[in-house]
Amino acid sequence: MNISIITVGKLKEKYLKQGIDEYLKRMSAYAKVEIIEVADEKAPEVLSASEMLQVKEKEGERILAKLHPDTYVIALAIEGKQKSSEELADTLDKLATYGKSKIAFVIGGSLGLSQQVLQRSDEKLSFSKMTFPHQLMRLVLVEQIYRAFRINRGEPYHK
Ligand SMILES: C[S@@+](CC[C@H](N)C(=O)[O-])C[C@H]1O[C@@H](n2cnc3c(N)ncnc32)[C@H](O)[C@@H]1O
Repeated sequence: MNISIITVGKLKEKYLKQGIDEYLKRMSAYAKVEIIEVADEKAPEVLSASEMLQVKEKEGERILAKLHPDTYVIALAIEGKQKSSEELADTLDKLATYGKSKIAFVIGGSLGLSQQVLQRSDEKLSFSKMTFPHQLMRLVLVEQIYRAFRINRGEPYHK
């Protein structure tokens, strides 16, 4: 299984990078997991609604360019469906069973994901109604993917 995590902007915080690298290292035993960073759109602090739309669309085009037509896309979105860790594990297990070998998780930039990216996604996954910073979201996501692998292998981790 090839899992890519597509994110917007460079990861700046060292403490997040260390945590993410640790989970990527642990996951290398289970699957190929890579993080793909697309450039964020430079924009001033205050933007009009149409400028915000433009930023999301430009970042969205860069995300879409990284997706192969046969990739199963899971977009992280606050308004998406919430799942337990066991349900996420089951999703990954079923995708593997049905021969879906390319899976992409997509995390939006500070303004979120464009409609085009949300429409391209096969499912929208919510981690709660709360808004997380996109860089922190990466760490939370890699831990949950790692947890899913452990659950699917029946290994002692999911407490
Ligand atoms: C700072 S948030 C964007 C906030 C933006 N107002 C929105 O509604 O999408 C950046 C990205 O992190 C991810 N994210 C943040 N909180 C999330 C949550 N509770 N569930 C799923 N994804 C989340 C989403 O991919 C989002 O596009």
